[in-house]
Amino acid sequence: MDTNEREHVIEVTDLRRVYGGGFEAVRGISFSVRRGEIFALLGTNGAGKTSTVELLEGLARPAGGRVRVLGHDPHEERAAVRPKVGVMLQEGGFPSELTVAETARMWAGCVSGARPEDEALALVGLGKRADVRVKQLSGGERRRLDLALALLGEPEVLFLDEPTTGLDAEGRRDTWELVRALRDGGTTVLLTTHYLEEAEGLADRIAILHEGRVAATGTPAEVTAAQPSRISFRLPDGYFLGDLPPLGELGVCGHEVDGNLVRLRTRELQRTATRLLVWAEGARVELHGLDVRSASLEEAFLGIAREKAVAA
Ligand SMILES: Nc1ncnc2c1ncn2[C@@H]1O[C@H](COP(=O)(O)OP(=O)(O)OP(=O)(O)O)[C@@H](O)[C@H]1O
Repeated sequence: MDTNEREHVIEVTDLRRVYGGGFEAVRGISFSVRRGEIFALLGTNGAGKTSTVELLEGLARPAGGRVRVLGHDPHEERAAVRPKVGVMLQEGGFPSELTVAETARMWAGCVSGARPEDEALALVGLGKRADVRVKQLSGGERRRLDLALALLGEPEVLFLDEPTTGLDAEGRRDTWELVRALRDGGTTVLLTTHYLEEAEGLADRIAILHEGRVAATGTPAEVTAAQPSRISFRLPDGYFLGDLPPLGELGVCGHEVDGNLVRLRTRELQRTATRLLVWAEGARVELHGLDVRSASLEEAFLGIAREKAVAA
């Protein structure tokens, strides 16, 4: 194994997936995930997240490009990869008549070197539900059982497809804490999510997918930094946008006016805010409801979806 493979536990290069009928769901995706990193794939519905993760899990053969997990092709060299990987599919299908403990025991039978079932159940907070039949679990509890099963083999790499969908706020936070603890213990985690706050708070790096391509990637801070910050305020009656210093001088890259409400976009937040406030002070103008904020991941996400829709 060379240095690059040690560093990058998952490597995806120009990956393609085509479904029957010729629909290209994954259109040349590239990214890599380092050991001990949490990497999130974000995207609108149908962006290609699940299609990509399934290729990483070795469940299908790519139509083009290359996937390596721990240095192996997960489809062709399944036997080498599978024991080191934990998978939580978007919809786990368990026999619903079995209890939680029986399900975990059955699953552990398929995993070499499995950790004790009660330990895996305790990790996800299902220790007290061991004797309950799977069909009686809530949707959120089933997701947690899915996660417990993925953890049975003490995997080096964990694939989590929408791990917190259906969980309440507390369950979601508990899952985040568990995923962080696993990462801190050296596990590499690749997850998909619809929740931007999940990606922002949990992931070390993200890739935003759009229509089968990577539209943006980096740390959440890097992805949001590429989006303009926003300043909004109301001008007093009798004042108009033209009374401000020229917008170019303020470093403004876009603006909207709605009555006396002014919204400015800038890539130089400090410069724009400072010049605006200096002007307001000098002109003795009060900027009502002044709101100054950096872009959030949500804005970056919506911005990408909008940009691509316009470009299409
Ligand atoms: N078995 C299939 N046959 C044909 N098309 C499929 C199949 N599975 C998925 N697709 C299509 O591929 C595209 C990507 O789907 P995918 O499930 O990977 O997206 P996703 O980003 O995971 O979406 P979501 O957030 O809704 O789960 C979609 O347009 C979907 O309709």
